[in-house]
Amino acid sequence: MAALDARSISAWFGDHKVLDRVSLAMPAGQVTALIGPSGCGKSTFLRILNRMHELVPSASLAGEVLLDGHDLYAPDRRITEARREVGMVFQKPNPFPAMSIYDNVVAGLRLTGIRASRNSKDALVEETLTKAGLWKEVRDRLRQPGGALSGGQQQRLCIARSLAVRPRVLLMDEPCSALDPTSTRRIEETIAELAAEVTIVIVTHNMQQAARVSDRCAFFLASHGTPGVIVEHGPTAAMFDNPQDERTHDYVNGRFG
Ligand SMILES: Nc1ncnc2c1ncn2[C@@H]1O[C@H](COP(=O)(O)OP(=O)(O)OP(=O)(O)O)[C@@H](O)[C@H]1O
Repeated sequence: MAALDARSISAWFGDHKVLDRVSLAMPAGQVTALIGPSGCGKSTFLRILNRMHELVPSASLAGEVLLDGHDLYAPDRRITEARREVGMVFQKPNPFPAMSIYDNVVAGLRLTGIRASRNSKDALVEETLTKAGLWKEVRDRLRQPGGALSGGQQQRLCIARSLAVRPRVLLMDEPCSALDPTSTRRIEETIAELAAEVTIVIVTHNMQQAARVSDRCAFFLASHGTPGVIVEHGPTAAMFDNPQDERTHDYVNGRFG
């Protein structure tokens, strides 16, 4: 578990600037929610936190991301290492559909160069599926394909897969938006349990969800075609009950976005 500290992050796609000098401290062991209207740069900011932004050919950025004080973008830091330390769960569950549940969980090990014995893989599969709240449902069918699970189960499988490489931070980009309310609740419970051992940053459009799962919130806004900025950030209770900026007040009360 580690603290993430984004300092003065600006981002571009080609010459289109989409974030302007955004700074945010995301404390270790807490859940930070990124909220704000569509297109204000939340996903871009999240993807900068694990070096996925640079996968887009036209993308560039300025600023620093510190993981426990060490720059994620330092020249001697390998991209694969940064992505192992800072894991990501996406909006749409994306297990390997034909691969077994078991193999899905351990799929990241080989990609990140981690070697493990059969016994330690068995233990890891049980541990991470338990943490993701899925073990009891799948323990008797670990050899069945990941694609045979329900959407909510697939998302929990993806969480287990992310946890298997022991990230210090877990990024979640609208992880419940493709799920029904019951599955959403299960994922929210999982987030609350995981927060004890991994720092979590979650993008959500659902204000109730932000209020339920996060310790801290950051409100992003890009007004009239200008690049996204953080209008206000702080403890979630304060952001909802006593926001300092009128725009935050309007957004968390559903007045726009
Ligand atoms: N691959 C890309 N190429 C070019 N422009 C992009 C790309 N991805 C995002 N953008 C642009 O960057 C800006 C920020 O997008 P981003 O997806 O980060 O916003 P967001 O707040 O996450 O939106 P949403 O809530 O709808 O997911 C938008 O203007 C978007 O059109």
